[in-house]
Amino acid sequence: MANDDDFTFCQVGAPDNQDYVNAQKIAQDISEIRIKDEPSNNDGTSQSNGAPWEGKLGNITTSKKQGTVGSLSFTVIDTSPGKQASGTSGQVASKDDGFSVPTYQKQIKPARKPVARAKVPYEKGYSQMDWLKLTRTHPDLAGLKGQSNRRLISIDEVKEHQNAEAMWTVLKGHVYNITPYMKFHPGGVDMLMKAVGKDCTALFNKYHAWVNAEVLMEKCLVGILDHSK
Ligand code: HEM
Repeated sequence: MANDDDFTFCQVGAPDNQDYVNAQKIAQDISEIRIKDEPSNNDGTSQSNGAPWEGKLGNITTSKKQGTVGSLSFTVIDTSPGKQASGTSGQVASKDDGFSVPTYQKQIKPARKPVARAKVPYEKGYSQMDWLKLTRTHPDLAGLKGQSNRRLISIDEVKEHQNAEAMWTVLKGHVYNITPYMKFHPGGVDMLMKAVGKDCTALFNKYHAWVNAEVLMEKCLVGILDHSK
């Protein structure tokens, strides 16, 4: 056990030490590394001292392109593994401007073309909150006048309702009077007009399959589509 008063001193980096000599040599090597920005040669190319990974990198072959921009010379080293492979994995397209541009032929395509989403700013008093308030307070949004909203309705009857007082549509087997909802529709009146007098289920799903129309349009329900007619 060392005494508290006992100090041991180690000599580090003595001038005549072999490690010190090696360190000096490494420092010298590092100081020779330069970022080249001197003018290029007359033949338009610049000299390269060569990078250690140039030519071969394991079993990956690299390619090198050189060029100049004003007084700056540059070297592009392409180490992309796809260069060697043929077919779908990838290829390097060489351009005359001296750059190597790796282009990959096999590209991931989106599963389905995305639908352009365009919400229309609502008029004052026609927000979704205003709609909810209206559905809670209005006595007869569907215009049933006492009729049952479980009545079976044919598609011909739906087609007949395309006037300002009653615009009907079919959505997922339910018939709705969408007249009161027109100005509340976040997609705009024009879009909702496309639903009038027909089955709009496909259009509805195309734009917003996630919308819970059953709850939103509950008070506009006129009846159930009669599939037999
Ligand atoms: C009764 C039928 C419908 C109801 C209850 C309804 C309801 C809605 C709701 C709640 C939104 C807002 C969606 C969100 O914020 O994510 C919306 C947006 C929109 N709706 Fe409808 N919609 C109906 C029919 C339609 C139809 C038939 C079309 C197309 C012809 C359509 C086109 C759009 C568009 C373009 C938007 C705006 C963009 C978007 O949010 O995706 N809607 N609709």
